[in-house]
Amino acid sequence: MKVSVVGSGYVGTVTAACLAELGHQVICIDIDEERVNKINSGVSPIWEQGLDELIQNHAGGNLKATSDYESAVNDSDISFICVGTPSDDYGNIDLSIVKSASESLGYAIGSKDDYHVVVLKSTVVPETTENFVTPILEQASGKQAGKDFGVSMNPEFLREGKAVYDFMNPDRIVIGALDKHSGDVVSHLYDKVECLNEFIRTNPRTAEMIKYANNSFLATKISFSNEIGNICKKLDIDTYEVMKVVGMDFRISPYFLNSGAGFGGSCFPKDVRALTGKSKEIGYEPILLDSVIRVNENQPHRMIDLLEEKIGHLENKTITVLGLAFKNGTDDIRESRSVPVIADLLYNGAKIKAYDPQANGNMKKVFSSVNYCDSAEEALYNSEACLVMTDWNEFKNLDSEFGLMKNKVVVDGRRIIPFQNLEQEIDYVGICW
Ligand SMILES: NC(=O)C1=CN([C@@H]2O[C@H](COP(=O)(O)OP(=O)(O)OC[C@H]3O[C@@H](n4cnc5c(N)ncnc54)[C@H](O)[C@@H]3O)[C@@H](O)[C@H]2O)C=CC1
Ligand SMILES: O=C(O)[C@H]1O[C@H](OP(=O)(O)OP(=O)(O)OC[C@H]2O[C@@H](n3ccc(=O)[nH]c3=O)[C@H](O)[C@@H]2O)[C@H](O)[C@@H](O)[C@@H]1O
Repeated sequence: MKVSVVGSGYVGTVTAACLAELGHQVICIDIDEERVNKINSGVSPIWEQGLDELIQNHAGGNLKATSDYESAVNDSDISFICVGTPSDDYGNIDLSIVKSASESLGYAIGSKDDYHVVVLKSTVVPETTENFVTPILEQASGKQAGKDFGVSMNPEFLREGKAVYDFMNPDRIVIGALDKHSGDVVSHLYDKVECLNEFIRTNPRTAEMIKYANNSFLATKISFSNEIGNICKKLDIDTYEVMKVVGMDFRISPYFLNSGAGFGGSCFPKDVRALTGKSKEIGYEPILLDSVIRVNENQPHRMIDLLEEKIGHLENKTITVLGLAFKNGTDDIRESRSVPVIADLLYNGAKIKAYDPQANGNMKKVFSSVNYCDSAEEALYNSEACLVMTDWNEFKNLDSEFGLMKNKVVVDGRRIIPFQNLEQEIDYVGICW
C-alpha cells in the first residue's frame, strides 16, 4: 500500500521505516528540512536501536521524505499523523501541531480526486479525532468524512529504545474507526504483523481512552512503588525485596514496580497531566491521577534532600550527575528526572559534572553551564558526590572509578549500582532503600 507519515520524530520515523520494511511504499512528511534531508540520505533523524539499518536499507527505494504535503498525499492512499501533542502552560494537551498538520492534510485531500484515509497515531485526549481533527479536515478539504475520505485513530504503544521491536511485535493493535471502510484499510496495512493478542476494532474515542488508561496505569504502578519505597526507607526495609514478592501475584505482574527517581520521558508525565486536564474539563476531579503526578514530581527533590543530608550545603561543591536520558537506551531527555535535579543543583550553587553515553548533546541545549564529560570516570574525578539518574547498563560495572572521587558519596536514583558487591568502599544512599 502507499502510505504517508506526517511527523518524523520517534513515532513517525519508526512507523515509516517499519511500514517500508513490511513492503509498503512510504513517504515521510516533515516541516523540518534537516530531518527530511537526513531520511532521504539514509540517516535516521533520531537515535533508536535498529532504525538506522532500516532507513539505510529503504531510503531512496520505498522510503522517501518531503516537506510537500500535496505531492505526498497524491502519492499515497493513507496518511498517519504522528506529530507531537505536548502539554500547554497549564498541563492540558496542546493540539496546535495536530491542528496545523490536519489543516495541511485537509488542503491536500481537497485537491485530490481519489479516496484517502487519515489515521491519527499521536496520543490525543478522547473526542479529539471526532470533534477536532475531523471538522478541520472537512473544512480544509471541502469534503465529507466517512464519505469522501476516511478517518481512524490508531494509538501507538511502542517504548523508546525498543521502538522497532515493539512496532513489529505489538501485543495488540487498536483501530478506532469513524467509518468501517477506513478501519478496514488501516487493518490491512498490518496484515504482515503478528500481534501477540488481537486486533481491537472500536470507535475513535475508545481507542483514544485505551492509550491514556494504559499509560496512566503504568505511571500509577511506578508512583505506587515510589510511595511504598519512600515508606520502606523510613522503616529500614528493602523495598526491592518487598516489590519482588508483590510482583509474584499474577494479578499485579512484576513489571513497572521499580522505585527510584520517578518516571520521565515524552509521554507518561504529559499524558497523565492531559488526562487529568480533560477530566477536570468535564467536571470530574481525578484524585488518584493528581497524586500520581505529585509523587513523581517529589522524587527528584528527594535526591537533593538525601544529598544535603550527606554533604550539607551544595554551594561551590562539585557534584557528578550520572545519566541524563530519561531511561537507558535513548538520547531523549524530555521530562528526564535529571532536569529538575540539575535545576535544583544549579539553584543551590553547585558545580556540575555530567555524563551520559547518549544524551550529553541534548542536555547541553538545556543547561549550558554544566561540564559535560566523555566518560563516567572523567565525570567522577575529584567530585564530592554523585547522583545516579539513569539505569544505563554501563553504570552497573562502575567500581574503582568511585575511588577517583574526593568524597565517595553515591546517591542512587535507579538501584543500578551493585552497592553490596563493590570492591571500592563508598558511602551509598538509595533513594527508596
Ligand atoms: N515518543 C514515544 O515513545 C511515543 C510517542 N507517542 C505519541 O506520538 C506523538 C508523537 O511523538 P514523538 O514522535 O515523540 O514526537 P516528536 O516531537 O519526536 O516528533 C514530531 C515530529 O513532527 C514534526 N512536525 C511538527 N509540526 C509538523 C507539521 N505541521 N507537519 C509535519 N511535521 C511536523 C517535527 O518536526 C518532528 O519531527 C505524540 O502524541 C506522543 O505522545 C506515542 C507512543 C510512543
Ligand atoms: O506513550 C508513550 O510514549 C510510551 O510511553 C512508555 O514508554 P517510554 O516512555 O518509552 O518508556 P518506559 O520504558 O515506559 O519508561 C518511562 C519512565 O518510567 C520509568 N520507570 C519505568 C519502569 C519502572 O518500574 N520504574 C520507572 O521509574 C523509566 O525510568 C522512565 O523514566 C510506555 O511504556 C509505552 O508503552 C508508550 O507507548
